[in-house]
Amino acid sequence: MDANQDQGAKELFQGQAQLYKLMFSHLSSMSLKCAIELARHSGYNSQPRTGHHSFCAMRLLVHSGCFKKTKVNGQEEAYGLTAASTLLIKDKPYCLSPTVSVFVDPFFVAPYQSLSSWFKGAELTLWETVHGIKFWEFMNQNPGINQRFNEAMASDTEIMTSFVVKAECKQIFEGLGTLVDVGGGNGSFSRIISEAFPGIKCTVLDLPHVVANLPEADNLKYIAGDMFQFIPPADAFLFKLVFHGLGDEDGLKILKKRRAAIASNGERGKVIIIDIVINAEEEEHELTETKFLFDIVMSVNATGKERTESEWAKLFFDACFSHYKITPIFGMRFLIEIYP
Ligand SMILES: C[S@@+](CC[C@H](N)C(=O)[O-])C[C@H]1O[C@@H](n2cnc3c(N)ncnc32)[C@H](O)[C@@H]1O
Ligand SMILES: O=c1cc(-c2ccc(O)cc2)oc2c(O)c(O)ccc12
Repeated sequence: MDANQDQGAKELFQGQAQLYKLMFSHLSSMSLKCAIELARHSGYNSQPRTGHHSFCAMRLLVHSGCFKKTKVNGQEEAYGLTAASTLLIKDKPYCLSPTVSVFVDPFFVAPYQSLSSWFKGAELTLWETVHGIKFWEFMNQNPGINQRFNEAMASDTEIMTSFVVKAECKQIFEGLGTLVDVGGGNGSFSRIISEAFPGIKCTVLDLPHVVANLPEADNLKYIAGDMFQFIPPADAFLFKLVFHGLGDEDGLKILKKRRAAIASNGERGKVIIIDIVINAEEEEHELTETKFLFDIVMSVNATGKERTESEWAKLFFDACFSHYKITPIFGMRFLIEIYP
């Protein structure tokens, strides 16, 4: 073989391996699902290598950095925790097992078999095409899945909330008299805000099947309703992981109404958004990839999308807000304040 042929063969086989890796990538999430299910019986730590089946799933997860190999009593091989797998442990402060188990469930994964129908001019979301009803109506009709989804959102909240009430984010909430947490789920975020800032009266607005029968507190109330129909007045309106589920048209509709509501409240108010901002030029490759995956989830399940800063800014200025401030929280999430 001459040098050119050699290079050609190398590229051919590299291309094949890359393609096979993509083709089998779902096995990474299925191995994660397997690890969570096994851990329900025996825990993760010091799990011995028994049998080839669990060994090959765990070897893949070790290879991708989710677990690490370790020794028990200096002898037996076992699996140790990394930053990622520590988040799967139930008795640790933050646990994302409920989140993982919802999003790898067959009902959640099914629509991705039909991604190509996107390009054939389909009008419905893929979720609706496959399940026959819109995402939030599906949640309404499936109480078990609805509860798991809401708990998944709540565990996602817990992981970032302690940072939000700390130093650099504290001033964002300090001094507010009233706050409406729009699409606030089961209120996990507002509960923490209401405890950290007892002077703020928090109201969580969400769909009836989400907020029914939740325990209230002195400064924490729930309202069942549709954010497109009515949002009660307040000093500040919080939207955490709501806008990424909305297309620009719906997002603009909501923001324009908030702009008008703030103006009639004496120009004191603001909108607070906690959401993803794509920053592909400056952030780590893997972080951008995670955001691109979220972007697909939002367009398949709803009519939403993940946005770059300039896409967010266009939305704010189109809704006649005059300026905004972005504070990175950690990882994927940003806190955005928008002012009239
Ligand atoms: C991704 S979840 C985010 C929940 C919560 N903000 C959090 O970060 O954990 C989006 C929420 O918006 C709510 N939602 C969707 N459409 C809504 C509507 N039209 N009116 C009120 N809430 C809505 C959903 O029920 C869900 O709780
Ligand atoms: O299907 C989803 C999932 C999310 C979601 C998942 C995990 C997170 O850490 C945050 C958000 O959010 C959604 C959403 O906001 C929406 O409007 C529709 C569907 C989903």
